Amino acid sequence: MDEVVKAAVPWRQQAFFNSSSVWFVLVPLASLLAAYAIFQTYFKFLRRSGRRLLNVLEPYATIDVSEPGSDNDSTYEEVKAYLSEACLRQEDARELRAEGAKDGDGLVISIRDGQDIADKFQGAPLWWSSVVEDNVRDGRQNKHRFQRLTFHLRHRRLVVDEYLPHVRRQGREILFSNRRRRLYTNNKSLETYSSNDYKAWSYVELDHPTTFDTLAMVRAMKKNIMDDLDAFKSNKEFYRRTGKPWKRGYLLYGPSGTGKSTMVAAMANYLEYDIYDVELTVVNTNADLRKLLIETTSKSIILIEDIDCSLDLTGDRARPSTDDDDDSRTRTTVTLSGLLNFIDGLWPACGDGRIIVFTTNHVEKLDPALIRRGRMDMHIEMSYCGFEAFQTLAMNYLDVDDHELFGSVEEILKEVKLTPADVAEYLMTAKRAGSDEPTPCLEILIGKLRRRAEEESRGEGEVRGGGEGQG
Ligand SMILES: Nc1ncnc2c1ncn2[C@@H]1O[C@H](COP(=O)(O)OP(=O)(O)OP(=O)(O)O)[C@@H](O)[C@H]1O
Repeated sequence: MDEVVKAAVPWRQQAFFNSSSVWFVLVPLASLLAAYAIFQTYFKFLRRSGRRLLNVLEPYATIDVSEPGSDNDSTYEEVKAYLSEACLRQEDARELRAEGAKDGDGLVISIRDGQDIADKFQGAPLWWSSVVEDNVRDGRQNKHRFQRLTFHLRHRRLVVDEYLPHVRRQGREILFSNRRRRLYTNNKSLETYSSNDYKAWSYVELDHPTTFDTLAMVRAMKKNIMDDLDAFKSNKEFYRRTGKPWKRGYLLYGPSGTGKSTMVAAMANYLEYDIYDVELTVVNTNADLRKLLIETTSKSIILIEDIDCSLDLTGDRARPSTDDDDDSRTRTTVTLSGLLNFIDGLWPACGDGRIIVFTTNHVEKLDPALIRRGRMDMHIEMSYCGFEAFQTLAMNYLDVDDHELFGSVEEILKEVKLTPADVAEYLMTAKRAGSDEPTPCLEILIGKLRRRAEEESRGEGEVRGGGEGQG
């Protein structure tokens, strides 16, 4: 090191540079790093040119999945969803397992040149790239976007028969789970039903916040229902093996305001299913009912509320419904037998994963055939508000799971018949009249509950109902 440099360096560092042993370490280290960098570049070059060479030796093919034009083809969106999920997952894991891949095969995702993704399916390497080309159409210039899949020609059958359907299936599932749940209702018009552009269902986005956490009911019962739904959801293979349609029926019964509709929303949110709310009174024939069912999508809940009010359940079940009945439109209402066919008949033709829910306030009025096991697999009684249900409501409305006043509430709830809707309303009004603090709210609530208990003992409770709580 020359004198000028030495002068600029403090005396401690001069000693450091003067020590010859440091140079013995630094020089080989720098050489090693340089060698590593050269090796890396060389290796990348070899890999790239090796792949090009392979492509020359072994022909490859491409499939372009274009952005849809006027037609309603969803393939492009499905592929994009599949690829974006693949990129996202690549953040966490280099190697992912594809559902359709055989044992030992991984779905290896890596992003090349910014937009490209390499995939692997049953041992076959595949490459996706996102392409945008300028296009002149009808004298106008526009962009043509597509996803190009490149693969070795020998994998053509595998790609067409298995890989692409796999990509679409996965993409569809991703799109489905990303979108918000829908609440469908059946449209009225009978005359236009047969016209080609008639839509049997219209929907709104289901924005119901209820989950099983916020649903007020006995905890053991809630767990039972959740376990049943879990078993249903994960047992697709079992249903297929045993030749049973993948469906399950739930009958929810109990007085008004006990949470039957709330339970259906919790189920839909839990399973991530859409709800098809069938208004039976506007369905004119059994044939129309069948058409409605056929137009529902897989993984959905088909809900018929207040089933006792929707149908003449004393109807002639003994007389089997025939196609003549259906097609001639001589009948103006759906029959019980039509409804039984609806539940049993067409499932295999309608895709997978259906839950059918009936709700009623008068279970005793229902024809036993309608609710026998096999049709309605689980009968769930939604009942008056007990202490466990109250605890959930207190958590929902007051954000407390325990309080010294809970004992008093528990005692009164043993005496009065209040629905969760009543108690929820009382809590709301107590909150409005009191403050956000739980103690004054609970004191107000206890006052209201006591008054209600006194009314009930005088025989007035049924008349006044839960609306009293609003005052
Ligand atoms: N078990 C419950 N858990 C939480 N909230 C409930 C429950 N039951 C009722 N509620 C509250 O009361 C309202 C009315 O309940 P819901 O409509 O679900 O009762 P229902 O049994 O379906 O009544 P109906 O038989 O009249 O249709 C809900 O919007 C909800 O706020």
